[in-house]
This record gives sequence, C-alpha cells and structure tokens, in this order.
Amino acid sequence: MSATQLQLARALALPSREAMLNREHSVQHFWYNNDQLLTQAWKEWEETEVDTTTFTLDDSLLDKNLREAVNAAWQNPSKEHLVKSLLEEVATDVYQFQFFDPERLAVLRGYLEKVWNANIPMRPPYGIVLNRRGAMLDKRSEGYLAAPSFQAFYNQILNIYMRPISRLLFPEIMGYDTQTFGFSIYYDPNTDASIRPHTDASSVTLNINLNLPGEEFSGSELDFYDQKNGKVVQLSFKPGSAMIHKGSVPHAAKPITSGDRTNLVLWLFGDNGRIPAPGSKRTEIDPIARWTTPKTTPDGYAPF
Ligand SMILES: O=C(O)CCC(=O)C(=O)O
Ligand SMILES: [Fe+2]
Repeated sequence: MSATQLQLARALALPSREAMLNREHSVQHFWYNNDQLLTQAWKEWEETEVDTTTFTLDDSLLDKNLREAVNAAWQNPSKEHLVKSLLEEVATDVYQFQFFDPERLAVLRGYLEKVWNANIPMRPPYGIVLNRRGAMLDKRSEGYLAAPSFQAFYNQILNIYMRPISRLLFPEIMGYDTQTFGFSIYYDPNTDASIRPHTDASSVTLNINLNLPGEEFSGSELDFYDQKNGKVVQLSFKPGSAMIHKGSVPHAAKPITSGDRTNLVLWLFGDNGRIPAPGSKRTEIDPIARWTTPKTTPDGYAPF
C-alpha cells in the first residue's frame, strides 16, 4: 500500500532552527518543494483526524456586538457608524476593540492545539525574529496552515471584517488592501519573549489576542510610538481583544515575564506589496464602495 500525503508529510525532516535563522537557501527550497504535499496533508488531516462538528470555525466565535454591527453594515453601508462606535482610538492611527467572544475562543484554541499536535511540518514566521510556535497562515506562504476549515475562517475574518473596518478607519488604504497575509505568534519568557521596535510592511495590521479567560500573563505590552505627539502609548491585550493600526506606526512588544500570549497577526497590502505613500491624504470614500470585496486575484508576493 502506498503512503498517504499525510504520512509522507509527517516523515519529512524539518530544517534546523539554525538553518531557518540563517535563512539558508535549503530552507526556502524545503517549503517551496513541499508546498503541495503539505497542502494535501492538511486537507487529509482535517478529513481524518478532526471532528469539524466540534470545531466549527465561524463568526459565532466573534464578539456579538461586532458581528451584528458588521453584518448590519454589509446589509446597509449607511449603518457603518455602528461599527465605528465599537472602535476606540488609543493613539494616532491605532484602535482597540473586542474581536472574539472570550467564552467562545476555546473552540479556536482547541482547534489550534490539534494543529500544533498534528506533527505536520509548520513554517514559523520570520518577520523580525523566528517565532517557534507560530505558523504562516496565508496561501501565499509556502508551508502555510492549509487546513480547509481554518482557511475559510481566516479569509472570512480578512474579507468580511478586517478590510471594511480598515477602510473605515484609514480610507487612504483603499486599493492598497487587495492582498492578504497572516501569521500566528506565541510568546513565553523562555523562548520568544519580545519584538524590538519596527514598522510592518502592511497598509494595515490587525493583531488579535487568543488567550482564554484565566490564561494570564505579565509584561508583553505593545508600545506604539505616536508620530504626531512623540508619546509612547503602552497597551495590553485582554482575551479576544484586538488592536488595529496602520502598518507605518512604529511599535514593539515588551518582554513577557510570566505566562504566555498567543496572537493572530493579519495584514492587508496592495498588489506586489504596495502600501500608501507616507503622509497620504485621508480622503473620504463612499460607504457603498467601502463595503465590497476586491475582485483581484491573490498574487504570490510575500513580505517574509
Ligand atoms: O507582539 C505582538 O503582538 C505584535 C507582533 C508584531 O508587531 C509583529 O509580529 O510584527
Ligand atoms: Fe509588527
């Protein structure tokens, strides 16, 4: 009997962490050459090892107020103020809001726990540092988490929630929001603890916390450097809470000193990685144009 794609994927020898940190060519080749195999393996894994009736990933996991306001705006864009009223501006071009229902987050975390334990090679994000327990989430990234129910959920979050919210807050990103990118990150004091100050190569970044109620941590605040007044605003995540910001706002994650923190980080940018020019004018756009999904096809460009 021939081996299944899932068995073959599980038998692959993952490149060493050192090779990944050194960005060796062999590492790129590994993910590129095995992209198809890994995609098939995730499909097979979900079909054979996940009871998708107990892990239904859909917008019932989201905060009810957010879900209702966003659905109302899709029905009738003149109701988009209902969405805006849920978003709190905490620094220039930085907003905070409740994304997931903390009580429902266990469904997603249970699913991700199975993902980590699936024993299928996963490509860790290497944006600024190599994050050990993270995963690449977008189809453009070889070695991404290709499990179909996760992919449907990921695309729903980006297309139904993130893009119109981004356009509502930052209208100048319209057109620089056709392409998607995403990864998960995990911090604990002993492995990956912090990220130094940087900007993202995105038009907009949505950063959502996945900690469950009671999964406490200390430290791990995000510092945002307000360009307008020179002040640093320090923010902390609560279970299921999110921050959305222009990619151009400098930020850093302070060291985590106890507990752990799991987040989803989602990016929008234009075709071939284009982002708005610095200081581009915030022109108003028609709400009807805002609540749409671009017809462009995904390009293959990946920032890392
Ligand atoms: O620690 C975080 O939640 C933010 C991470 C971040 O800024 C990044 O991955 O670019
Ligand atoms: Fe960042």
